[in-house]
Amino acid sequence: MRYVKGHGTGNDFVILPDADGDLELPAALVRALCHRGTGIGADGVLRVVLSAAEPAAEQFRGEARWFMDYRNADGSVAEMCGNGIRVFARYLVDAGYEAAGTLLIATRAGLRTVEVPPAGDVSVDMGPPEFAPGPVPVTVVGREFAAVPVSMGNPHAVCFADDLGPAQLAGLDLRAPVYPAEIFADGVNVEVVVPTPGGVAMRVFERGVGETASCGTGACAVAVAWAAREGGGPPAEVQVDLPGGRLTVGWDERTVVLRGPAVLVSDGVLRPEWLRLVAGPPGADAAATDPAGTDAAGREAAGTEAAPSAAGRAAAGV
Ligand SMILES: N[C@H](CCC[C@H](N)C(=O)O)C(=O)O
Repeated sequence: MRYVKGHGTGNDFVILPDADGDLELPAALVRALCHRGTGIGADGVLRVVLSAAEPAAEQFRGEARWFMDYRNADGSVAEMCGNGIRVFARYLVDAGYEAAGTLLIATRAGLRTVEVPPAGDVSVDMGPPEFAPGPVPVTVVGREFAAVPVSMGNPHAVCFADDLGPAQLAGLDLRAPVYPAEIFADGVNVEVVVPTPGGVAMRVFERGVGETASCGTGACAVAVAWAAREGGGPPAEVQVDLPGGRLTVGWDERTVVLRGPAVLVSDGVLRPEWLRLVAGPPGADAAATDPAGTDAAGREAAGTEAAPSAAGRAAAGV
């Protein structure tokens, strides 16, 4: 089974080319691929599949050739990934599946328009933010925040720490946040934000992953929450500094545009004996865990089986 490794500002992914939708991707295999000690190591998996071959993309078949099947490192399914879709689009062009330019890509959060130049930063129309009723009490880094709930197709809780600067933010212990499960029944991505001279700096504890170096949907959620608080709303362009680099977020009356790098690092082949090893015994997929081994925000990874089926193994050549 071939893969490509890529990242956007240090948020890294295993890309699995699967144009014809032959590959089964159970949560156990996603966790094994993302594990940084015994697998390839990544924050998530991007399966690249033609919309015509993917039941989840049925409604988009007349509009978007490709579907981005994003999975978190714990094996759970998430609606959208802002860094991931830039890397996904860069892969489509690099692999010769699409020409550089404007690509329409289907995701579980809907259609996204991506501008892919021959080289350099990639821009994504992320759609409009949705502000949910708030604030919501979230405890993280040993403090309770009145977090701002924002959806970018996936849920975010933005925590402003205005009394801190980037140096203090870097020194915080960002472990699993505590939030009201009745409000975020499917878990939530939690961002801690401080002001900077040119915009904001943030760190993020991602649902289904843990702390990552960057989060594109999180940067969008932070930028619109900050702009709404500081200036009342669009138009705004916000520089968002993350441990993995800088993202630029533009917010106008219609939508939010995320711009940043998309880097393809390496190509590889998964060895059949490794795939057999990680397939494990039936039912091995009992609980989703994150790479750190602690239980993730327990969400059932939808649409996956305990282990690759015989067809899945055949597709993987094992
Ligand atoms: N890193 C991704 C976000 C993944 C979100 C995922 N952790 C979720 O469960 O929503 C990004 O660049 O937007």
